[in-house]
Amino acid sequence: MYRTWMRFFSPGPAHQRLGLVCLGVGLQHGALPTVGPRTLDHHVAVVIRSGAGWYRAADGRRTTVTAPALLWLTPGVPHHYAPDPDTGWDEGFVDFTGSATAAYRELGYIEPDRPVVPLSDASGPRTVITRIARAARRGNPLLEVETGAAVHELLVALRRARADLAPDGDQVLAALARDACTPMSVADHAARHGMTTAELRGAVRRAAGCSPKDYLLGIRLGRAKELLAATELPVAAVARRVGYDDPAYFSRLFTRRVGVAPVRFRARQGRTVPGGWSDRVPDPGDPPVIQSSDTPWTGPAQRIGLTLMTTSNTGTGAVDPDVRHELDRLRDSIDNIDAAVVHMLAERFKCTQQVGRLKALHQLPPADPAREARQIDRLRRLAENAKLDPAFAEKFLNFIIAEVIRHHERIAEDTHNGRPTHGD
Ligand SMILES: C=C(O[C@@H]1C=C(C(=O)O)C=C[C@H]1O)C(=O)O
Repeated sequence: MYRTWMRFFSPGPAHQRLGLVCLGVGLQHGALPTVGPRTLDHHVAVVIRSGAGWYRAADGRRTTVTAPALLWLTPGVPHHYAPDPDTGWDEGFVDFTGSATAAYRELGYIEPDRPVVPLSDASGPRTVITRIARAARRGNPLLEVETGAAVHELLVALRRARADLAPDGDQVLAALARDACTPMSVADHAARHGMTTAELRGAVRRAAGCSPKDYLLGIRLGRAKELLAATELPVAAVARRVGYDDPAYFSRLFTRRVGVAPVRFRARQGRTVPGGWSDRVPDPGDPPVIQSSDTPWTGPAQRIGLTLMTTSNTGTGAVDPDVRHELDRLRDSIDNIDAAVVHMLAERFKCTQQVGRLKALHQLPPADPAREARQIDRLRRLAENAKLDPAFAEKFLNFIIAEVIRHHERIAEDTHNGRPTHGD
C-alpha cells in the first residue's frame, strides 16, 4: 500500500531564462513501486524523511538508503531504487532544470557522483518541498517564479542538512569569518586550526564551495561596502578596517571584484540617511531596530498597523502575589547587576580614553584589529566556560570596541586640529 500526490509543470522560455525552473513536485509514502532502471534529462532531488530502502547505481553497486537521506537523480546518470517493501518510506521529490544547475554543481551543492547523501535532518528541505507543493496549486499566477525561487531555497536547505559537512567545516568557516578582517594570511588561518594550507583549502572548498582566499575576500569586501555606504571613513581607513594595509591594493581588488572603484561605489550608494551620516561602525550581526519608547511613536510602522509595545505587561494587573514577589526579587538583583555593569563600563572607558590620547600623541591608528581579534578569542573562551553564548559575548565586545574606536578617531581629529580632547 502506498499513497502518492504529484504535480508537473511546463515553464515557458521566459521562465527558463530565470536559470532554474521547477518541473514537478510530489509527496508520497508507503511501499512505493521500484523506480527504474531509467535515465532522465533533468535533475530530481528525492528527500526521504523516514523509512529505508536501496539504490542501485549503473555499475550494479547497491547502497542501503536509511532516512533521513537525499537521492540525487541527475541528467544522463542511470538510476534504480525503491523503498523496502516491509518498511516503505516517506519521500518528497522536486524535479528541476536550468542553466544555473551548472553553477550549483561547481559550488558542490549538487554532486552527480554521490547519488545517495545522508542528511542530518530532513525537516528543513521537507518544509521547502511542502511550500513548493502549496505553490503548485492550479490557478496560481506566480507558480513558475514561486516554485523556481523555492528550488534555490531547496538547494540551500539540502546543503545545510548534509550530515557529512556539519560541524567541522562550519567551525572552520565561522572562525575564518570572525577573523576575516584581521591581516592574517591564509597560512596563519590554517596554522590556527592545526591544518596545512592544503587541508584548509580542502575544508573550505567542501564547506563553502570556494578557496579560503575567495571566502575571506567575499567577507572583507562585504564589510568594506557596508563601511563605504554607512560611514564617512576615508577609503584608506576602510581598507585598514577590513585588513589591508595598502589602500591602493585594496582599491584594485575591490574594483576587480565589484566592477567599480570604492569611491564610485560610495557615490552610487549616496542617499539621504535620516539623521545624517553616521560615523559609527554598524555591526552587521546586530542591525538597528526601532526602540520602544514612552512617547507613542507615529512613524510609518504605525501607519501600516504595526504597534509597538510601550507599557510593561507585567504592571499592576492580576498577577499572583507570589509570582509578583519572585519577579520583584529577581528584578532587584537585575537592577544591582546593571548598576555594576555601568560602573565597570565607565572605568573601562576611562582607560580606553587614555589609550586614545596616547595613540593620538604618537600618531598610532585608532583601531588595532589584531588586538581586537585576540580579545574576542579570549572573551569567547571565557564566555564558553561561564556558559554564556560566545557569539553574544563577541557581539557585545564588538559593540563596545566600535564606540571606543569612534572616541579615538575623535580624539585624533581634535589633537591634530589643536582642540582640547573630549572626555577630560
Ligand atoms: C583601546 C584600544 O583601542 C581599540 C579599542 C579596543 C578596546 O576597546 O578594547 C581594542 C583595540 C583597539 O581597536 C587599544 O588599542 O587597546
